[in-house]
Amino acid sequence: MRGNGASSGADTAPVFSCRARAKINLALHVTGQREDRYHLLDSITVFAGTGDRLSLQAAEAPSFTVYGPFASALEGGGPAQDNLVLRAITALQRASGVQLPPLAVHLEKNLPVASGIGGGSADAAAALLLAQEATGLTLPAAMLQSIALKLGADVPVCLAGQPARMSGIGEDLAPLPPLPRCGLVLVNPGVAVSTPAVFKALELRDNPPLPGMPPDFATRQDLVNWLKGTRNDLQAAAIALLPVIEDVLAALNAHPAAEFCRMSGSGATCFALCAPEAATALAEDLRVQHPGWWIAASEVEAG
Ligand SMILES: C[C@@](CO)(OP(=O)(O)O)[C@H](O)COP(=O)(O)OP(=O)(O)OC[C@H]1O[C@@H](n2ccc(N)nc2=O)[C@H](O)[C@@H]1O
Ligand SMILES: Nc1ncnc2c1ncn2[C@@H]1O[C@H](COP(=O)(O)OP(=O)(O)O)[C@@H](O)[C@H]1O
Repeated sequence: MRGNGASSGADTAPVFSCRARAKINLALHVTGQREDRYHLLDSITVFAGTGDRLSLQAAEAPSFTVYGPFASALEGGGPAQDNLVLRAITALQRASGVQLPPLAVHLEKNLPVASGIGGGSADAAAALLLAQEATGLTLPAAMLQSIALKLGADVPVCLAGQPARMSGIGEDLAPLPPLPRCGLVLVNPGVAVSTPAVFKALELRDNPPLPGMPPDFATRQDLVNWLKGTRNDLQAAAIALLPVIEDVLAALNAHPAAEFCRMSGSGATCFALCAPEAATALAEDLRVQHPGWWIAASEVEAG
């Protein structure tokens, strides 16, 4: 994830901007629970070509604006300081001990909120990176990852921004073998899901870890075959809380172009893997059948 310090005018500070991509858990095993009740995970996480966009710029006074299709979903979420973007900038300032200059921050909220694709976590990670770039601060990577984990279990993987095997509660990241090109269609039925509620509804918390992984996935079929031996251990609990998730999975599975379908994270967003050239048509077909659902077509990104 890199910003681009484009100048917005002759006498204004440069604007730093980057995407905050949706995180997809292709597989998510819950393998235990710590004493502080956080769950131990073993997950394959990748990033979509779909995401929010964050921009920031040094300014005379701090400001925070949110626009885009899901901006209103954040309006009832409490004061602006509670937004993960501003919490990330405050955490960076506290941990570094450096007084950062005032920043004008703009968030284009394209991803549904509380939807299992880590939009808030991606925004927080983008804020950490852009605030460093805009202010010239360079914290050691380990320190930045520690700030990230305190913001949320999904923030470290979003900060790393690479396909990863994620374990611990989200802090242990290992690279994956190279992945084949995959089309990726995301579908959300328009209902937010509470992550703590899904974890609380789990029946089993000590499931087996991911099976052994081959040294590479030469084709999409190899990846799909391997994923078929994995699970999302949160899926049944999320469906019990929100049965419409089953309708989303049924709609995706019924499409002839869908090669592998599953829920991401704690839901309710589900995904289909397909041929890259089939993703747009798959998404279009589903939009016709379910005009009220949020549907996005892209590819799994290599990095
Ligand atoms: C489930 C996952 C899988 O990638 O994704 P999402 O559904 O959020 O996208 C993540 O672990 C979510 O990460 P994140 O959304 O950052 O979680 P946090 O804010 O740290 O935690 C929210 C709550 O979820 C529960 N939680 C979260 C992570 C974890 N490993 N164990 C947990 O038990 C705890 O109840 C915690 O209070
Ligand atoms: N910038 C943000 N984008 C999304 N959610 C945010 C943001 N800041 C704070 N939140 C809060 O974080 C919670 C989790 O949001 P999100 O990351 O979208 O969930 P998920 O990881 O399940 O997709 C929501 O309850 C939301 O109110």
